[in-house]
Amino acid sequence: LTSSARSSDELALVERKSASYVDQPLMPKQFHLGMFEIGRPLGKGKFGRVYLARERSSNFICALKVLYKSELQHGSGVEKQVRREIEIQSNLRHPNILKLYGHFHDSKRIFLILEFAGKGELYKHLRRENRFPEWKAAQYIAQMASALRYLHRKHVIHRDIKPENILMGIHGEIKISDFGWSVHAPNNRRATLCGTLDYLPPEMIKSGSNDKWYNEKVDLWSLGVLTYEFLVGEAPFEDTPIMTQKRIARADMTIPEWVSKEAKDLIKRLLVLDPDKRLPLEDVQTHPWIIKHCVKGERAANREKGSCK
Ligand SMILES: CCc1cccc(CC)c1NC(=O)n1cc2c(c1)/C(=N\C(=O)c1ccc(N3CCN(C)CC3)cc1)N=N2
Repeated sequence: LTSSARSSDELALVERKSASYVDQPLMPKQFHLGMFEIGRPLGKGKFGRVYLARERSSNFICALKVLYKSELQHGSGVEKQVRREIEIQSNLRHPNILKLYGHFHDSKRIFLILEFAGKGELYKHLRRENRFPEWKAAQYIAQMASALRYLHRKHVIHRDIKPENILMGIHGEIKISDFGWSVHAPNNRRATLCGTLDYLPPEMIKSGSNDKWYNEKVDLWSLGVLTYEFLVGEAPFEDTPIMTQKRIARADMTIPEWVSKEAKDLIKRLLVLDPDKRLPLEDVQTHPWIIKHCVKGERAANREKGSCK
């Protein structure tokens, strides 16, 4: 891992081997850094860095995310927020949600033991391919809808769906991977507008009663923006910050004519100003555009085993 640059298929082998412990990975409740052999850096974000790692006793491959307490602005609530989001993420188990197996900390750092997503960041794949073919976009949106249905059933609203927060597993399945989640109960987290505005729904752009911010329908809007960006290669309201806000508030977007009519229909049913009129997730999963690309004809019978789950 450290010296030998394992090839990804060798890693996949190790992962599959270690997957045999998949139901009780990393059992001990108390973790510490010495339990892990640290591999190559996988990426870094605003607050942290993530490394490939292997838990020594089980050979379990994982990703170790390191957050520096000093960077979490002591006591400003960000550290508490990370703690609360760890609480949420630890209790989630879904094939399209990145697992958090555990966490520990030392005097300076917080360590998160995360599932290893072998194919990295989805947005890099999107930028490299410019845009996804309709069959691939439909499979990703079906997986997102399945993950969001699971989250909403647990009263977790993501509120930060965007390509930068999605990773890809070794089998090409996508995994929502971000701690920006909040429970449905209103929390005092201000929408940090430092990120992109592109994915914000109109109810979060407009001032006025922000109780609508805690309605899970905000994720439906973002799913519509994600669908558009997968197919077109850029976000529907991409513009200067001022113009983006104006266009979001009016749902002012144009869908290129080369996008199929079924895909256009789904985008239009999600990018609706009135949150209550957005297409519910169960109807996204059975939408003609999803069905067309996700269910293999001869296996229509066992529909749920389609490649979109
Ligand atoms: C600290 C980094 C960070 C900040 C903010 C948000 C996020 C979630 C997206 C993260 N990442 C995070 O938490 N991550 C949790 C993770 C994770 C990131 C990860 N894998 C990778 O980052 C990765 C990157 C490139 C890669 N290769 C690229 C080249 N290819 C030829 C072969 C494959 C393969 C895997 N697995 N669990």
